[in-house]
Amino acid sequence: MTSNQPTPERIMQLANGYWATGILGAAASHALFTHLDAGADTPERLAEKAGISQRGVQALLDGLVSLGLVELHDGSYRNSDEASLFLVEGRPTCLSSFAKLKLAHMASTVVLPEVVAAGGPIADVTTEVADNPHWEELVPAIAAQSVPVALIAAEKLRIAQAGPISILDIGGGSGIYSAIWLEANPQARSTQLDWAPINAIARRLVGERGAADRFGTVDGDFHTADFGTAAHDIAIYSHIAHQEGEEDNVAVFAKIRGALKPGGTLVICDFVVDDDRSGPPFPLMFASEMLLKSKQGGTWRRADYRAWLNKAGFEDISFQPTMSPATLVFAR
Ligand SMILES: C[S@@+](CC[C@H](N)C(=O)[O-])C[C@H]1O[C@@H](n2cnc3c(N)ncnc32)[C@H](O)[C@@H]1O
Repeated sequence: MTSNQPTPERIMQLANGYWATGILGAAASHALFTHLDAGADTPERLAEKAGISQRGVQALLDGLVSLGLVELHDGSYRNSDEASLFLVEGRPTCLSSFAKLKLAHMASTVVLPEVVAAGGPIADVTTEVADNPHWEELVPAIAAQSVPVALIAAEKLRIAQAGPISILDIGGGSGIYSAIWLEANPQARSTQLDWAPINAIARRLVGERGAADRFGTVDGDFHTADFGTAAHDIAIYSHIAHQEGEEDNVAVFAKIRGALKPGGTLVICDFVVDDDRSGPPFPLMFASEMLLKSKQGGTWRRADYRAWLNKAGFEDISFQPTMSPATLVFAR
């Protein structure tokens, strides 16, 4: 074979992609990244700290070296910079809970051939179901993903310098945006609209960050709830647009436009696809996740957001890629 002939390596890796989900999820389940960070640097020490078998630890370490999450130097293991920032427990950006959740969800993918044939979910549980227990697992696990993105948005909107502003968080989940923005601006107040059990989680988590007295919640369905009139300076709609179709997104954007004061800003955070659907890679893959879980959802293009926001009354629309797979959309 000549050097530029295709090899089976990549397809073998893709077909076995579940190995990566398993290795990462199992390592997170046994806090290996946290023990590595604390100095346990051999299979013996890690097995002792995690209380698991040495054979199991060695298999995980081999896999993690292959995945580039752990480095091996002279018989001593350590986290890569990426693992150190994003997989050590206790760090605000830690994605270990998310890795464990994705391992638990892995079996749901086996029905993808049937879901693709049907053009939507075949299981009972979808994102449209009210008070779905899925959210109670998901929202704390995805909160860390939003930390760097919420900080970028805070910087862009100069939230720290904005004085006594009012924030509206639609489908706020863990309340992570409110927590970070209220921390940045001690005069700001925030209201989250979400299902009752999720709002209870958010009140606890925002309270742990010391902003409980400036954080209010409204229990309900954002499709039917009244958002108020000209009451808020900033609204956030993070990781929601992908579960909704065009009609519902436009309807929610229009209600948000009405709830914002003149000149107020809607911030959307989502996995946005290029207009010609050629990238970016993560949002392209995420479309299958929405096919599995939502009746109308998908990964929407910049052109979709522009058109839908215009229809809802927003005129000034800009996009800001972040260091995460999510893009921020600002609309005024
Ligand atoms: C993917 S999570 C995003 C949470 C948060 N915005 C974030 O970015 O971390 C979706 C959130 O929307 C809420 N949600 C979904 N459908 C809803 C509806 N129809 N009415 C109210 N909340 C809803 C869920 O409970 C969940 O908290």
